[in-house]
Amino acid sequence: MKKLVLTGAAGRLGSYLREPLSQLCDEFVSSDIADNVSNLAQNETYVKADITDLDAMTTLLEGADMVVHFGAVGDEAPMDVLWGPNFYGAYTVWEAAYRNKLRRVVYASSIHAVGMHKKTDFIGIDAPHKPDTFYGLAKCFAEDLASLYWDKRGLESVCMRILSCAQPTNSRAVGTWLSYDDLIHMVERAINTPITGFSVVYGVSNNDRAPVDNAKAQHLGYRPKDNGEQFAAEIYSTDGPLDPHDPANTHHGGPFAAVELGNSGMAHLNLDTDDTGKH
Ligand SMILES: NC(=O)C1=CN([C@@H]2O[C@H](COP(=O)(O)OP(=O)(O)OC[C@H]3O[C@@H](n4cnc5c(N)ncnc54)[C@H](O)[C@@H]3O)[C@@H](O)[C@H]2O)C=CC1
Ligand SMILES: O=C(O)[C@H]1OC(=O)[C@H](O)[C@@H](O)[C@@H]1O
Repeated sequence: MKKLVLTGAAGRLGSYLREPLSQLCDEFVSSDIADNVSNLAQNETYVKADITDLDAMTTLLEGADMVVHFGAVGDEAPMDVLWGPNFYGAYTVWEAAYRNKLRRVVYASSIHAVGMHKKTDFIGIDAPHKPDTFYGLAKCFAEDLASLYWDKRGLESVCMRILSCAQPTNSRAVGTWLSYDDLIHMVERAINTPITGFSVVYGVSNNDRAPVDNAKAQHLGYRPKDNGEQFAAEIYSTDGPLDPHDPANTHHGGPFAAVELGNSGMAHLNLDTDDTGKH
């Protein structure tokens, strides 16, 4: 591939993706609203751009083959905070991709698009949207945008419904963990699968307790290797008995299923213990 663009490049997951993605293309463009990122690869350039600016996105995607879209607010927040980056910012990326005749958008969707399904339901990629937050609603919006641009405009998308891409520190994450290696593998499959049309896949490692089913995403060849079971004994010995009536324990969205709309869903998640400072 000649040119690949990554949004959200200064973020936690973007920082893990930059180097491996730079190896998949001749020209790699990282972009974020941050002033800069460190340690550029030899074929990488950085462009500061706001995903809420359609003109800026149209310029950013000029000459690109694909865009990997990770830029967003990554947590529940009031609608006026999410409206620009997570809703309109999804539109600008798909519209700019269409205007520049890109082949495909690879998108960081989330389990929170379906977070109000009960964990006793082993949901597949065809489970109906059931968002748990405004944040999850924005992921539903972007997935529907992806479907619309494929049906009406022939622009392919892979929507990766990531579960929890961070070192597991709680009982839920034993099942929802997506390791960084499996994240990189999934994005590589989303890029290199010859034909995807509009595809959805759950971003989860090969966990014994994975609560979702990727059977209908076989065409992507996503074969995760890591297993969150390695963390189970330690986490369950310290995490105590779980309240079976708390939606945070009974729904796929975990703590996001329990928060008031507009409040942070991550307040309950101790996410940063494995932060290796890749920001
Ligand atoms: N970390 C996880 O476990 C999961 C992440 N995701 C999604 O993956 C993506 C990346 O997540 P993280 O790296 O964890 O989040 P993050 O917050 O570390 O990174 C998001 C990046 O988007 C950028 N951004 C925000 N508003 C922007 C704007 N207006 N213009 C340009 N850039 C803007 C931020 O500056 C930040 O660098 C997000 O879309 C998130 O919703 C989905 C499910 C789980
Ligand atoms: O549910 C989860 O674990 C994750 O879901 C997300 O979509 C958030 O962006 C991430 O920060 C959470 O950790």
